[in-house]
Amino acid sequence: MLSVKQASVYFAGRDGRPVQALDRVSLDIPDRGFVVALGTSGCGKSTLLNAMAGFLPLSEGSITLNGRPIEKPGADRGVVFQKDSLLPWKTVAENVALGLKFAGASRAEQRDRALELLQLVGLQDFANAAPYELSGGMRQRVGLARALAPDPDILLMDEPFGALDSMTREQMQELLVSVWHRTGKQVFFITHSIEEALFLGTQLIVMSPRPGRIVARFDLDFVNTFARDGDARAIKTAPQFAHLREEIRAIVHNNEHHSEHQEATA
Ligand SMILES: Nc1ncnc2c1ncn2[C@@H]1O[C@H](COP(=O)(O)OP(=O)(O)OP(=O)(O)O)[C@@H](O)[C@H]1O
Repeated sequence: MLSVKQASVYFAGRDGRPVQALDRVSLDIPDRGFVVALGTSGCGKSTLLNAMAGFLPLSEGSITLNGRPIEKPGADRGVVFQKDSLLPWKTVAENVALGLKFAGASRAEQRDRALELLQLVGLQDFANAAPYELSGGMRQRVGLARALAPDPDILLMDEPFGALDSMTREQMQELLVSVWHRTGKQVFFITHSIEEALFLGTQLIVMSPRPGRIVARFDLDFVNTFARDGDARAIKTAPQFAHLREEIRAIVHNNEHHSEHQEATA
């Protein structure tokens, strides 16, 4: 379980005044939980993820993973960004094994684990390929395999499918659900897409900016239905899905206007 308690983050703004990127955010990600964060630009989603990853310190509050405070990056958290950071001079398998190499695994261990994970993400035939030979979706699969290599407790994913075309994006969502279901990892996932958020999350949080806060929370079950039945179309076209999509769209837009108004009158 990852637990965020009353987390606040301030940055120094350009005019010297502090910018509050996160305002007393509290959130629990239970074991096997898939929590999706949604919200307009600047509402603190990436700040929250970076604090969970241990890349930046909180100004106030705490984050613990299985009871241990998060103070720096660690192998118990795997991170995937929108822009993959594959090393172009290494093969796909070597890229997947990078974290294991740093952790001191033998060459044979690195290779075996990389092949096992490439199988999990459907890239078993590309172990010896170079990153430039892969499509955008395939590169994100390599990034996912690499994040899973040290067997982390949680995956932290910052808009991982944001740059993909819609067809590839849907395939990647389905792949991620199957990986989540098979590995039982906790996931924290950021997106701008309401449909993606609804489809993937067991819990959805909606954030609003200036300062970054959680303004709504939903418990969801579409992802479990998909993991069981495998019919994404049926889920996304169901009336219940459309109804929630509109409800959440209204919340996101209301908060967008609210913060624009605040800025205009600040
Ligand atoms: N290093 C920094 N220095 C100063 N301000 C920052 C810094 N990082 C983020 N901010 C500010 O904190 C706020 C939250 O930013 P953050 O990137 O977390 O939002 P976001 O919801 O992830 O946005 P996006 O969807 O555009 O990625 C913004 O107002 C941003 O300008």
